[in-house]
Amino acid sequence: MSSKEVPQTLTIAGSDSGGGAGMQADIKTMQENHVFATNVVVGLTAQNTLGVQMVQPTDVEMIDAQFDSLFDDFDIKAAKTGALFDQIRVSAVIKNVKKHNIHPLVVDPVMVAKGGARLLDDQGIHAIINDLLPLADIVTPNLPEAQVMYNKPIETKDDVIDAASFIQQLGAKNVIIKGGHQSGDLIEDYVLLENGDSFIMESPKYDTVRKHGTGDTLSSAIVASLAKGNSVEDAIIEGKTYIDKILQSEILVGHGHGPLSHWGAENAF
Ligand SMILES: Nc1ncnc2c1ncn2[C@@H]1O[C@H](COP(=O)(O)OP(=O)(O)OP(=O)(O)O)[C@@H](O)[C@H]1O
Ligand SMILES: Cc1ncc(CO)c(N)n1
Repeated sequence: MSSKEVPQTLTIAGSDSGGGAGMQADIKTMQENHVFATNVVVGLTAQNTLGVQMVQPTDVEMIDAQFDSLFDDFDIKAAKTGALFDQIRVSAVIKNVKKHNIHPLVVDPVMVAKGGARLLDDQGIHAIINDLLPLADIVTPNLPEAQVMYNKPIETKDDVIDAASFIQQLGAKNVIIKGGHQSGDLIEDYVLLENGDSFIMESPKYDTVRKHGTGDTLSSAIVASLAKGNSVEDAIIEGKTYIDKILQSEILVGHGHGPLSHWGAENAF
């Protein structure tokens, strides 16, 4: 028998009963990237590829208990947040991030599901901007989320650059503004690093509705890479390489915004 230590990671997020987004996407991504995934369930969603039918946030006592259980036992090397639902849950998560000194922390500021359902209320948005971003090693807003944080429209490439630097000044060390909502044939994710360096990760825009959970998947692949000891820059590039690869092999599941094939092109079928 052989035994092996593996890096342990944590997703602090909402559950997607449909299995394509939220912590299910996170855990699948972490598994496929060869790290061990643990989770704090911040809320439940009754959800499928067509939309979100019901949301139920977790009691704070239960959120606290999950954090305590994990940090009494596991050696968490990197963590992420996903859907946090409201200000009460955001505050509970912040309290635990501080208590357990959780870092590196990737904050995916999930606000709205692909079908349009809100996964974070207005006070929750303020709590993330004011209190969670200063604890974030990396924040990964999509374009609509970046606009909410920037509080201005983002229309040009210069707007993206200005928004990233504004969001960095809110406290997040490194910023990725994801380009999945861009029009045109190309997608550009803009990265601003802590040292002021910036770069664009470009890919073709795949014409598909089967991309439920792309944001969760990108941030979790970054967490997996960080947990293995890679630098922030390398982890971001590795995360983008993973999402780009799996977007190229579709699986036919559900009747709406279908999930990704997390096991990746070369292993599928
Ligand atoms: N159609 C597409 N073609 C190529 N890459 C894409 C496409 N859509 C998203 N991506 C990539 O997926 C990652 C996530 O971007 P996106 O802007 O979709 O995040 P998101 O809106 O937070 O996703 P979700 O809400 O589904 O979790 C980025 O790296 C982005 O470039
Ligand atoms: C629970 C949950 N988290 C995140 C997203 C965004 O992908 C979603 N649709 N559902």
